[in-house]
Amino acid sequence: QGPTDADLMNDAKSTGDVLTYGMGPQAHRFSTLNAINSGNVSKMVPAFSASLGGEKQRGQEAQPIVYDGIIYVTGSYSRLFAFDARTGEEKWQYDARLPDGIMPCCDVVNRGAAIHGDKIIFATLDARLVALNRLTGKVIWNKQIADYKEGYSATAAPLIVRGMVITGNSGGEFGVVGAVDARDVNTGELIWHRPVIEGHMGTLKGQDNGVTGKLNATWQGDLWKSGGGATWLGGTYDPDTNLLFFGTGNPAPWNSHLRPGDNLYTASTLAIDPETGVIKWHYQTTPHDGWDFDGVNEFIPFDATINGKPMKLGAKADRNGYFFVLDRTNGKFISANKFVMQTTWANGFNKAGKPNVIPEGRPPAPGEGKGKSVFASPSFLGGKNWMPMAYSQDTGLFYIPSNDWGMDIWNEPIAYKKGAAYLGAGFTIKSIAEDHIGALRAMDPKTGKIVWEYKNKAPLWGGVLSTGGNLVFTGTPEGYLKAFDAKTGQELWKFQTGSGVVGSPVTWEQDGEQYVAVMSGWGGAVPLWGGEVAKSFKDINQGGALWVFKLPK
Ligand SMILES: O=C(O)c1cc(C(=O)O)c2c(n1)C(=O)C(=O)c1cc(C(=O)O)[nH]c1-2
Ligand SMILES: [Ca+2]
Repeated sequence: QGPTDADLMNDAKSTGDVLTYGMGPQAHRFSTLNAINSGNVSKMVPAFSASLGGEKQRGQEAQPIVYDGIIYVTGSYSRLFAFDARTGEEKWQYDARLPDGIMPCCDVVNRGAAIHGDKIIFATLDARLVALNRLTGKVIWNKQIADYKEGYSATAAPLIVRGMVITGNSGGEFGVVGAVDARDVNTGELIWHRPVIEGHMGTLKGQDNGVTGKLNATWQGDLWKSGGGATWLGGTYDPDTNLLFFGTGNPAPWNSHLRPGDNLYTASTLAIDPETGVIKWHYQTTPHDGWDFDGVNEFIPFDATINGKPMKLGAKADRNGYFFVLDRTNGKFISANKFVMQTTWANGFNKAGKPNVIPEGRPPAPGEGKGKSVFASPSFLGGKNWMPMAYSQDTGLFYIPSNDWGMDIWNEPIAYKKGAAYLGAGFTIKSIAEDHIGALRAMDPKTGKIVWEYKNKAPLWGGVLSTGGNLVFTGTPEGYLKAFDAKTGQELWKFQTGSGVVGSPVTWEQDGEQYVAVMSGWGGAVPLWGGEVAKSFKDINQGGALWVFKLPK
């Protein structure tokens, strides 16, 4: 009858399938499989490739779901494909008919589906959630998350916890209000609605949001009403503490002089009670964000002994260039360490978890100061953007797909208008290193030190997978899926897929053999917003294909 709630919670341990975005609710992206390993990966070859067809191909950011001999992938234009996991033959395809006038900020993308019982569920760019029969592709239910005409969209893979489909929303560049929603997986009916901007009450189960004092205390006037904080990357779930962790995006507008204050809960990680939607704790990684550092990056639960004390922790490699470790039971700050070459906005974090802000690093108000623009690093595209890192239970390291780059950024006047871009800022992305933008970095969460790094000419824009075979996989815009030694970073294997790889690789076991799969198809925010920097590396062809690999028999 299909995967149960318990199967989803057990996904990290069940090697015969991939049931969740993140390969487990904690999103470690780690598989214990070791048939393919650092000793033999150099022999890995394609098993098959499957085309998404069609003329409309943009960023293929999806992570495949694998269940009962079928691989499910979403395509950039809100499409869902079911391929035979042994041959690549297409079983069915679903095309959401998107209305004219959708407003995704950063290319047409979709990061993947969720599976439960007889259903496969994904979000569409017009901010809807569609549940299909996983065997036939027929629609079971179709619900609106929010109104696309107001600037809302949806790009993240849903998360399923205890019979609830939990989603975020996109639209931070249009002054929407970020929110987390829980729906009944069987009917799509809303269970709770948790807006993540102070001032909005939402519909929670039983109680208010637990905020003390004035509801919109960190906002002035009516600004909270269009405050942004989109939860556009979805979330993770920790069965251990029974908490959902959702990152929240940039405050709106980007021009921070128009919205004095900390602007809670933007650019933060929130711990949410899955039963009620109540926010249990929050930690803001970029107070009063003025760079679109956003803060949606995934928060990954892990356990480690710190100063002789075993602790339940969580880690987040933030777009602002810092790698955070928090106590995941209460959100208490443990450490923040730089994982990129340069951060111009802050010089580390103090013991209380507040950034040592560099005042000159903030883009000035229009017409203020000496020059109108400042150089800022990381660029708004981030020390790390949406692409998920992996955590290896074997090495104890996090593998961060990061980028070293900066931007000239300036502010402009802007007024909120429903359904229109709401930035009040302009930018030019700049290189800061001769030899690379991308860098895959192995971070030791106990020391905050980078153990190894692999540098890539073009920005890295795909997810990471780590395995019990001492391997780390990630893709490159230049078209390669690559495998590295998890301990040393030595490159051991690569395969040219024909277009840029910005998807997240997965691995599973089938008929006694280990398989690795990844989507190929260049797109996402870099070709759209990267300007001259995007032109500085080789021209990359569009694509749209699933690639599946294994060892030769
Ligand atoms: O604030 C938002 O709502 C929002 C949404 C998205 C998205 O849904 O893809 C991106 C961003 N912001 C963003 O700032 C960004 O750099 C970005 C890159 C990408 C991508 O898929 O390449 N999406 C988004
Ligand atoms: Ca954003």
